[in-house]
Amino acid sequence: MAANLKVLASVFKLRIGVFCALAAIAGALVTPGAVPPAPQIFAVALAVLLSAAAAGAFNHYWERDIDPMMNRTRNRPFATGQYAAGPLWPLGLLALTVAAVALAAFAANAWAALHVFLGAFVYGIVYTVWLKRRTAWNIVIGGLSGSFAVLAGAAAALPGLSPQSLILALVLFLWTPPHFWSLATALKDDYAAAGIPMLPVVRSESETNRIILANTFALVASSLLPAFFGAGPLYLGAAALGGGWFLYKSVALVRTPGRSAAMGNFFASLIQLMLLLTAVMVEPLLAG
Ligand code: HEM
Ligand SMILES: CC(C)=CCC/C(C)=C/CC/C(C)=C/COP(=O)(O)OP(=O)(O)O
Repeated sequence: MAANLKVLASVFKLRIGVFCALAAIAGALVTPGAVPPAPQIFAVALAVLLSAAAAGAFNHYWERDIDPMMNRTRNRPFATGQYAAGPLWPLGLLALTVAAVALAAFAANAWAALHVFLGAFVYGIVYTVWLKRRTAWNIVIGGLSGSFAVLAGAAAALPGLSPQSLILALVLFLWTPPHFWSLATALKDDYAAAGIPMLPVVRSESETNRIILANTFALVASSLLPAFFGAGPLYLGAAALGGGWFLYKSVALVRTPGRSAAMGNFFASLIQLMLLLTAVMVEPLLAG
């Protein structure tokens, strides 16, 4: 029973969904003005989690043909046939997405609901169905899905959004390519075997690593923009620390290419994002 539940949880990619929910909470708290009631923020964060989970599970369902070709994904339940790919899965996941959008609309407003929908649509359809198998730039557009997680929370605080929430959405947009390209670099043989044109499959390793470093620079620069919009010392310290570490690992990837350096950069992306989101969430609480 526990093993079956673990398999089911893995289909919904809940660890990533939790990060997306944290991004939504950060979006609500980075917005200037009155902080929305905690139940409203958590309800929108739950809507983002459910919507991300639906999109993540659809991704498993849609990629049941190529997941068996990659070591990292070949044991997934749709890839092994443990889960039958009947019509109930897409219908059930559509219903889950509708429920998540409705929760955001009820708990906050139509703008928050729209961003919850767009996050799932961009990841589940635009990235997974339309772009992932066609272009090396799939993740550049796909990364917008993370931005919509931020904007969903921000819309609960201010439907018209704010420079601060738009900057954080830009940060998530710029963060996603180096985050994913680092992993794709480490696992490029997998993606080549599955015929997926990830950047490290279609470009040389040195060119890919330079593009990753350039993206990390742009990301770190954007993460410091809140300095011009009233960000406090906690956020700026976290942005400098996390950004500095991410840049250090991206430079190391260019200087000493390889799987280990690529995975080090991937984990640096997670540390940098966690530091940023934590600082955004904690700083307003310290300010009182
Ligand atoms: C379309 C955009 C994105 C793509 C293609 C992508 C890709 C990936 C992949 C392939 C993994 C490895 C997962 C595994 O091996 O099961 C991963 C892990 C992770 N991603 Fe991303 N990511 C994206 C956006 C995001 C966003 C927006 C967040 C957070 C706000 C995020 C947070 C994480 C976390 C926390 C992990 C590690 C947890 C885990 O391995 O399950 N990702 N990402
Ligand atoms: C507002 C809202 C709902 C936002 C959603 C944000 C979101 C779910 C982003 C995608 C994260 C993710 C699971 C990427 C893996 O893609 P992949 O298919 O490359 O990974 P795989 O190879 O492991 O299947």
